Amino acid sequence: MDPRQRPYRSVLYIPGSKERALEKAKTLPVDAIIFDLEDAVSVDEKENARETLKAALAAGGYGDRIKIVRINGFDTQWGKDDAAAVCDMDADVVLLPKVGSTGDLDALAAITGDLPIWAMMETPRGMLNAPSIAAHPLMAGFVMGTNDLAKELQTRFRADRLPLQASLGLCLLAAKAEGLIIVDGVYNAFKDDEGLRAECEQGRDMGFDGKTLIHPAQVAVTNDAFAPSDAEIDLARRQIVAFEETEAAGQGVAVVDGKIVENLHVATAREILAKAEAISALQAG
Ligand SMILES: CC(C)(COP(=O)(O)OP(=O)(O)OC[C@H]1O[C@@H](n2cnc3c(N)ncnc32)[C@H](O)[C@@H]1OP(=O)(O)O)[C@@H](O)C(=O)NCCC(=O)NCCSC(=O)C[C@H](O)C(=O)O
Ligand SMILES: [Mg+2]
Repeated sequence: MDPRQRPYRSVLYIPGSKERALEKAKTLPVDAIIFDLEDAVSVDEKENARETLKAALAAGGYGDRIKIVRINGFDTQWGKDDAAAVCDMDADVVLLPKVGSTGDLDALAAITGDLPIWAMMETPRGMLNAPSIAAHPLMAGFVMGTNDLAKELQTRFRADRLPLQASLGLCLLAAKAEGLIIVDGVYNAFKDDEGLRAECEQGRDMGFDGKTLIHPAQVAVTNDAFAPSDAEIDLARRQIVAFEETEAAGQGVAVVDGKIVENLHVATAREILAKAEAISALQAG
């Protein structure tokens, strides 16, 4: 499947040190996994986590899920060894935390070669440099690091995430301009389904492809929120039919449910149907 077309509704972090969670992930209906060597792994476990993760990926069993390895930053003692280790792992993507500029990406690529890179977007400098980071030749995806971002910006938690809107918007603009995947930050209260759903819906409406997760209990709500609903699929089909009929009659504008449908709306309708089909294919596969 074309990496741009496949779903990224649910992207689950798993601490690279936790064998039980590494095993559990093989049974979870997530679209992608971030195998974490950074913040989810304690200082004492850093070296072991690298080996545990390498063995888990070599053993396989993750199916169609995209395998993303988050390394430690190059300003830590583990970063360079992590990057070298990823080259020997069965990973689809390497994820660099706290990316501030394209120089960070060049330093990583000097070790990981052609492996696609995703960037954690979670620092003020990263926000200001989002367009050039997005345009890096190996850049394939943005992950919002909303915890680090809130810390750096000294914002307070608000359910509407108003203090983060400028940053989220900047990264969305940069990612969309370059055709990247972009997934939203985590929702820390992993037992609060209602709050998670509200934040997923906000992220989906803003244009995120999906959301990063910290616990299996968050998967179902997220997959549902980022998939086209039955009503959206039905409307998309009716818009396409109506527009084709209008076009055949020599007109450029159809009307469905009292709203105009032009060729740009039809393009969106086709994207909705393609996304629904890609989700079905993933679930069947
Ligand atoms: C939050 C947790 C510490 C809770 O762990 P635990 O107490 O073990 O939860 P449960 O007992 O409810 O677990 C039930 C079963 O599910 C498995 N499990 C738990 N979490 C995961 C997971 N993330 N992936 C896969 N499987 C998981 C348990 O092993 C149990 O399995 P079983 O016993 O076989 O039934 C824990 O969930 C956790 O550590 N989560 C990940 C935290 C994390 O990754 N943090 C770093 C990423 S967030 C971040 O850094 C964002 C960004 O950088 C930013 O700045 O915002
Ligand atoms: Mg972070």
